[in-house]
Amino acid sequence: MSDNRSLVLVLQILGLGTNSQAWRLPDSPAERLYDLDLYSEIAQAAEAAKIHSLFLSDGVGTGLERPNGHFEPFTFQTALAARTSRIGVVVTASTTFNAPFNLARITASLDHLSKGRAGWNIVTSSAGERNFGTDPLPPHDERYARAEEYVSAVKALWESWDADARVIDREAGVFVDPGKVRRTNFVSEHYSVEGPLNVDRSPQGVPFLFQAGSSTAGVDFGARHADAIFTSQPDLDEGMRFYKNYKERVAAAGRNPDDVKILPGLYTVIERTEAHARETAGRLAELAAGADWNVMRKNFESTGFGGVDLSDLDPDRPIPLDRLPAVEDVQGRRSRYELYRRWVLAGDRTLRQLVEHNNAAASGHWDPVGSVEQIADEIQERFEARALDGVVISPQHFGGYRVITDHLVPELQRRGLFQTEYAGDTLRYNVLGHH
Ligand SMILES: Cc1cc2nc3c(=O)[nH]c(=O)nc-3n(C[C@H](O)[C@H](O)[C@H](O)COP(=O)(O)O)c2cc1C
Repeated sequence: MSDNRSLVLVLQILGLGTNSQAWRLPDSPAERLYDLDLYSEIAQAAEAAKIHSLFLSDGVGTGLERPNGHFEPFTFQTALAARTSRIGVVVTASTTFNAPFNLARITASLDHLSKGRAGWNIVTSSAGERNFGTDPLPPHDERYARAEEYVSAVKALWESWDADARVIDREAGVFVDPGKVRRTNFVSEHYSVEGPLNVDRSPQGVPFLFQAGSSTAGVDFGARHADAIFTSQPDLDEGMRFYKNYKERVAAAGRNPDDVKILPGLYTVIERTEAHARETAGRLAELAAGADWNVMRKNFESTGFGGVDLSDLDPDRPIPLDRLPAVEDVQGRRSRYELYRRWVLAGDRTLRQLVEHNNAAASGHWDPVGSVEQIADEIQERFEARALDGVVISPQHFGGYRVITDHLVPELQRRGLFQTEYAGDTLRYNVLGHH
C-alpha cells in the first residue's frame, strides 16, 4: 500500500442536517427544504473547497409515525451537476428496488450530463419492499448474491458501446458504427437483460462505484466491485481493524488495495469554536430528550436493532444480553446491528443513550462535537492511524455545511492533508489518480 496518501473528502448533503432535531434550531432554513438554491450554494462552496464529491444516501419506506420526506437522489444530483463543473455527484440506488437496465441508463446519462462526475452508491437495502409490491425483502446474503448478478448485468450494459462507436461521418452518412455496439444478452439466476444500452458509452465508461455495506457479505462484494466504501465506524480501534481487513479482502480479490478508498461516515456537530459546538450539541440533545420516546425507540428497533421489541425495558439501564439476537439472524441492517451489539456487550451505554445516538447521528456513525481544529485533529489522527482514507462528512445541523466548506477544509489544506486543486477531469481520476 502506498505511503503517499491524500485524504478523500465527500460531502453528504442530507437536507437540514443528519440530526432528527436539526430542523428545530432557530437558524435552520426548514421552510426551504425543497429549494434547490439552498443546496446549490452548498455544492458550489464544496466545489470551491475542492471537495471530491457530493453524496446522497437514500431509503424508501417511510412510516406515518415519523414521515421522512426528502429528495430523490438522481433528480437532486442531476440538478446539482448542472450548477457545478468539477465536483462529483454520487447517488445511492438499490439493487433490490431498481431494474438493471434503468439503473445503467440513468447512471450513464448522469455521467454524460456531468462530464464524467457520476457515482453510484450500490446498496442492497433493508426496508421499503412494500413500496414495490407484495414480495418480501430477500434475506441479507441473498440480496448480495443478487447484487453480484445485478452489477454484472449493469457493467455489460455500460460496456456495450465502444468509446469510438459514434462516428459522425456526415459525408458517408454514418452516425454510429454498428460494429462497435454489442448486443449483450445477460442471463443469470435472477435477471435476464437484453442490451445494448440506448445511451453511448459515458465519459468514465463505468461510473465511480461506491458501496455501502459492512457485513462479511458486504465486504466481499465491495472488495470485488467498489472504488470507495461508505461505512459506519465510530470507534478508532474497530475502524483500524475494519480498514486492514478490507484492504486484505481487496488484495485477495486480485485488486490494488489503494484502489478502494475506505470512507466512514463522519456526522459531526462542528462550529468555529468548541464552546459554540457544545452549545449547538447541547440544544440538539435537549430537543431529542423532549421528543417522543416511543417513536425514537421504535425507530432504533427497526433501523439498528434487527426489529427486536425493547418496549418493556428501562431506558436508563443497559440492554440485557439475553435480548441480543444472533448477528446472522438479523436480515436488515446487519452490520449496524453488529456495531450496536458490540456497545451493548461492552456494557457502557444505556438503552436511552443508544436510542439518542441512533436518532442524533443518523445511526451508528462517528459523531464528534468540536471546533474546526478539533475535528481536523480527529480526522488527521484516524487518517494517519489507517482507520480511513477519507470521510463521508455530514453535519448534524444546517450551519455545519459552511463551517465544513469554508473553515474545516482550509484547515486540512493548511496541514497538507487535503488537495488544493482537482487532479483531473473525472470523479474516478480525482479520487484514485487514474481512469
Ligand atoms: C454505512 C452504510 C450506509 C448505508 N446506506 C444505505 C442507504 O442509503 N440506503 C439503503 O437502502 N441501504 C443503505 N445501507 C444498507 C445496506 O445496503 C443494506 O441494508 C445491506 O443489506 C446490509 O448491509 P450490511 O452489509 O452492512 O449488513 C447502508 C449500509 C451501510 C453500512
